[in-house]
Amino acid sequence: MEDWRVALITVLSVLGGIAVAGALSEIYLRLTAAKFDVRDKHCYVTGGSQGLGKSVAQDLARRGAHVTIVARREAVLKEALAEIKAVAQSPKQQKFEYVIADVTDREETVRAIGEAVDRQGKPIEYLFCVAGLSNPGIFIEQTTSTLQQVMDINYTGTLNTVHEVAKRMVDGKIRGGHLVMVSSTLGFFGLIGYSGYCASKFAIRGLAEALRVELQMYGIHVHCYFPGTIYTPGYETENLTKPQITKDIEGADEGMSPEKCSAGLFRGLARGEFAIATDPISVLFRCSTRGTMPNNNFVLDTFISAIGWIALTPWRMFVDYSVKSYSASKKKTE
Ligand SMILES: NC(=O)C1=CN([C@@H]2O[C@H](COP(=O)(O)OP(=O)(O)OC[C@H]3O[C@@H](n4cnc5c(N)ncnc54)[C@H](OP(=O)(O)O)[C@@H]3O)[C@@H](O)[C@H]2O)C=CC1
Ligand SMILES: CCCCCCCCCCCCCCCC(=O)[C@@H](N)CO
Repeated sequence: MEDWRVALITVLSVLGGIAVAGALSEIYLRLTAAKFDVRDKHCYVTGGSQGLGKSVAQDLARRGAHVTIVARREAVLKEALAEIKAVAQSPKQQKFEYVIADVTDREETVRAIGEAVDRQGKPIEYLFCVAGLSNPGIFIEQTTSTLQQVMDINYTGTLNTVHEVAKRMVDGKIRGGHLVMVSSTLGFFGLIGYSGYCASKFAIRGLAEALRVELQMYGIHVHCYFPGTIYTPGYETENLTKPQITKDIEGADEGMSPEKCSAGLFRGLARGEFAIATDPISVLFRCSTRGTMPNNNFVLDTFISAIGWIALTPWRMFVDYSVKSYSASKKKTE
């Protein structure tokens, strides 16, 4: 046979093999995906009064779930609950409640969960820990209490809620429950201006990874969402203290509406994904930092991680260079 033919057949066989492996990986994920059907189930959403949490609560309402939202400000909760009810699949059958709690307070969190279960008359089977905030700034210019606050709300708030709900699921012998935690693209890598926030979102990833493994004992499914920029009230607030260099670097991320993020999150949950990312940058970092997290598609994720392997080093060098010149230019103007 002529050489070019041998080469062509070899290349085609390799590509064909990769495509088959990719398809098999996809079939494996579909076959092993845990059932995700919220219809007639009690779903509990922290931070459900605005931003991403409200969009998640609305998507749950559209799917026929009984929804409880949790936050601190009652007026905002009330208004959101009306908007959530308005999109319900069958408004007469579905129940909608709100409970007031500061998730950083363990007792309040436990009380709120008890209240929600009593009012709904149903145990929680689907939990979404969305409550969180970001208060960016330059590390040494921030106080340790500011840096601790973001850890308290994002990490400890998630911990308190997940702990109580997981215990109740096990005690109530509820199998097939789902726990969804919200990290961030910044749960994958560290960025200037986000020291406290990155720590809190890495912590959530760690908790989610460990619980994914451990709670299999009880048939409880764990997921972690890693969104990029979302246009929400929280985003407006964080921009008030965000250093300019942070804004410049994250400008590469286009940002998404909370509705789009929620739709993507539900797609990932239905596919049975553990680590869910809904924008290209977060997918790149998810694949590049996957460690022992389950793959969403082994072949595709490996291919994307190869792109990260090549592209992230020059990008990081560019960021490091910008940070060094930023401090230099700051000194000049002092
Ligand atoms: N916006 C973004 O760009 C990104 C956001 N994320 C994450 O997504 C999640 C949602 O963000 P987003 O929608 O922007 O946030 P918002 O600030 O718009 O909304 C936050 C929600 O959480 C509630 N909440 C805040 N603190 C507490 C608390 N201590 N106890 C109870 N409820 C609380 C708020 O209500 P109330 O104040 O009344 O308590 C509100 O309902 C967060 O975990 C955030 O870190 C991740 C990546 C990007
Ligand atoms: C070739 C490689 C290219 C890589 C480009 C990377 C660009 C960096 C984008 C950073 C996005 C940060 C989103 C933060 C969202 C968030 O959690 C905060 N808004 C807090 O709420």
